[in-house]
Amino acid sequence: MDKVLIRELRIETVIGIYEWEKQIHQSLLIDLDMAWDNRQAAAGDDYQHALCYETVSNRLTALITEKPIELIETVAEMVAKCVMDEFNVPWVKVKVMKPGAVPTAAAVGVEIERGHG
Ligand SMILES: Nc1nc2c(c(=O)[nH]1)N=C([C@H](O)[C@@H](O)CO)CN2
Repeated sequence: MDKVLIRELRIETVIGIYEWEKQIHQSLLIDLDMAWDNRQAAAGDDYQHALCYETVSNRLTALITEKPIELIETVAEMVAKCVMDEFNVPWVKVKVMKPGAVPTAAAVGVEIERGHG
């Protein structure tokens, strides 16, 4: 299966369950694996047939910064739904990491897969 990838998309937003977290911006790092048949784009060297990782990144940043969110699980579901509904991606794997949330952990996060490959 072909994929288009985004790694460590950094989004600064209001995220968290605690009152103090609702007063600040924190970083999320998002990894995306998006199923996409890349052959047509490659055959014609044609952007029109490519899934544009820049457009997806910009859209997700706008979506996730629209309003405060409590859980990173919610972020992951919003990202998966947006990519599938708005960009016609049939399968997506989304990893959302919240660096620094647990000082004694190297990283904490969630990962989901939605759709069919
Ligand atoms: N499974 C989750 N556990 C926790 C989350 C979360 O989004 N998903 N969030 C928090 C707090 O916001 C935390 O990040 C503050 O440091 C705790 N557990």
